[in-house]
Amino acid sequence: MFQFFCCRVSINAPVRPLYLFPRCKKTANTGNLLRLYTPTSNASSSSQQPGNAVKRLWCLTRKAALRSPRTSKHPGVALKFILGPAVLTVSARLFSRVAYCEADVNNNIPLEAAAKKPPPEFKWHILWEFVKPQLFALVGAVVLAFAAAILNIKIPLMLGDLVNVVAQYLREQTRNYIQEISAPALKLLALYGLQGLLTSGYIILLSRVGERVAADMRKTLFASLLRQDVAFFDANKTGQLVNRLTADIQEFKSSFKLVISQGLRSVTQTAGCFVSLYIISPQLTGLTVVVLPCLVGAGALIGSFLRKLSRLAQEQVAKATGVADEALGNVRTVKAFAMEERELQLYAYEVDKSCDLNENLGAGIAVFQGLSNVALNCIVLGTIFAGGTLIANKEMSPGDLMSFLVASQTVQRSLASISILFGQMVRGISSGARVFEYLALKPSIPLSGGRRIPYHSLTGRVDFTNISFSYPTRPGHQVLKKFNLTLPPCKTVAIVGESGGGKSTVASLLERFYDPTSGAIMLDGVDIRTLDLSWLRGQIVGFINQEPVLFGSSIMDNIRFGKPEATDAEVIYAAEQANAHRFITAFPDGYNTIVGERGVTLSGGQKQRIAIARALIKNPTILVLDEATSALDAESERVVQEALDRATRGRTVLIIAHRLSTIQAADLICVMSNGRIVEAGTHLELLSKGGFYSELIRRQRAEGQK
Ligand SMILES: Nc1ncnc2c1ncn2[C@@H]1O[C@H](COP(=O)(O)OP(=O)(O)OP(=O)(O)O)[C@@H](O)[C@H]1O
Repeated sequence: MFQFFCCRVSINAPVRPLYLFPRCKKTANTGNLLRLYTPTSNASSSSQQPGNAVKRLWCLTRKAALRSPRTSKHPGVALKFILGPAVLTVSARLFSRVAYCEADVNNNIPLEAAAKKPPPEFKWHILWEFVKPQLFALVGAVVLAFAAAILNIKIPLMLGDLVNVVAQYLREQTRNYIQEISAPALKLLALYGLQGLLTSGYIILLSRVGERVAADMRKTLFASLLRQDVAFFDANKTGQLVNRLTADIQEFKSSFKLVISQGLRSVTQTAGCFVSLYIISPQLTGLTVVVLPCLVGAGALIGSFLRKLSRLAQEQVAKATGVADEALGNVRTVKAFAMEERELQLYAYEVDKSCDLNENLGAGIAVFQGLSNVALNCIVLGTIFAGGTLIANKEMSPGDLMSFLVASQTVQRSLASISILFGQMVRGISSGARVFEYLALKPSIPLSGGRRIPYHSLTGRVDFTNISFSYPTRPGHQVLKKFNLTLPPCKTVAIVGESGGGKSTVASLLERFYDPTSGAIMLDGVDIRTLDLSWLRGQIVGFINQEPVLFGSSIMDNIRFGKPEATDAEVIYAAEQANAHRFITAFPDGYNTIVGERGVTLSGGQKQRIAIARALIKNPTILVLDEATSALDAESERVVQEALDRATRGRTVLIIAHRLSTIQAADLICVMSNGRIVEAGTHLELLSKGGFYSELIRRQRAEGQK
């Protein structure tokens, strides 16, 4: 009976990450977890670090659970080993359902927004594009799977022949048993061998097709994501995007493989075996047709109850994970407040709750398993009882009864497979649809194409003319209003002003992270919308911001990120210009020093100087410094400022500054308020005016004296 609800999903079951996330986003413990997985653009990967730590913690917990007597507390792991393959299959089902919950949660979309957004459509033509290159292997897999299914139908009949030979020998005892049995036995053996070969063949082919389709999808999706506008990343959380690349494609791949292999086999076997059953004994088949649906129905009910229980248990596990994630993610704060004990208590409380829920789930699975076994055995018993009566009445041979039993088992397994496959197919289609949604997206700002201004004639003059702008995610809020500004060639223009006034937005528009709603930005009199974007960003505009983001590779690679083809000598020269060479060479590994995730092993000032070197190596005509020194202490600021002074020479420079002391030497200082320039001039001119700028200076001095 139990097998009605089980199939060999474990073979193709998706390999799930061991960490799980809460479905409910409103609990106190999950808030921070979600924050950790919904990083801002400046903090994406560091925020995932604690997540990794928790994954490891969870892995260890699971390993420990397997080793310890408390193994039984986590039925998903432990019962698989204790209760054997049948439970393993149901666990696979239950856990694959739970994993589905995880996929939902990882999306990180506000619940209300997610509810409003219609689910993406599954586009078969996109799938076809991925499957087409694997068509040969796919057709091969389908043919082999079909052949294996046909053999599966034949095997019960041959088993019956074999039993008939045995029964005949027992009755007559006159013939040569070995001689009689060897022909059908060898035939059956050959059939088993052939079936094994066919099964291996189609699994190999199908896994090749599945893996290649998934790899192609991942590469195409990643390329598509990288091509998207910055506005796209404003609107979509990193966790959601990574989830599509990983969990959704994994889910789709598993479903794809499962539906083709198991689906084809199960449908063929069910139909074929029913015909066999009917041919063997119409009476027994009639009985089966009455009993089977009742048992399937009862099993489905209990199964759905257990799945619900499993989901609750997993949500609780996720809550516990959330507590650990939060504590490990903020470990410095925890330690600073000596809150280790409290965090441990919080974690222990959640873990114990999850332990209780999992124990209940384990008990539920155990009862289900027991009932299934009883039901299954009753079916066998009932078949033998009814079949025996038919044999006694000479309406059936013992071999036929054997064939009937084996064929009915095959039908049971196939029906179980089909019921699970249906759910898997629905999940696969929705995962695929989520992946395809992003594949089909076209960026509104193309990365390449357009003209380039010859380097020798490029002066680096920039004009912002009548720029109005609202961020696409907040169309009702106008950040820039008829904004006009000129950056003369080789001059330094600074923008200062109140927080939220739109200063960084000006820099973003110059980088063409967004296009203005109206107005135009001209480079040497050419609208930058007509220029080749990869040329503009890659060679013309250098950008250094407050929190430089480094990659977890070597210093050499980080600087070379600005110009991949740069020689070592160029890298070193850029580092010298950025005041970084001396501290880099003081490290034991010099330029080969690995900076750690996002550069955690470097100080703020060191990171900033590497970022300056990275920007300088491409020798940009225009340099944008967005609060480049505001996060540094006085000493680091001095060293970095020295580097910046050198870096800005001979370039058009736009400085966005908080600390007014750093921009006093600028050729032009513009004060911005409410999306407009309200005052402009040199430091001395503005001071003598006694307007906004002098007020800003006065306020900053007053703050400095506090
Ligand atoms: N990606 C974004 N999506 C939507 N709104 C944004 C985005 N970035 C900034 N804003 C909004 O645009 C306005 C201007 O922001 P901007 O960062 O340009 O100001 P700022 O003058 O640089 O501020 P600060 O000095 O505090 O850095 C603010 O109201 C801000 O909330």
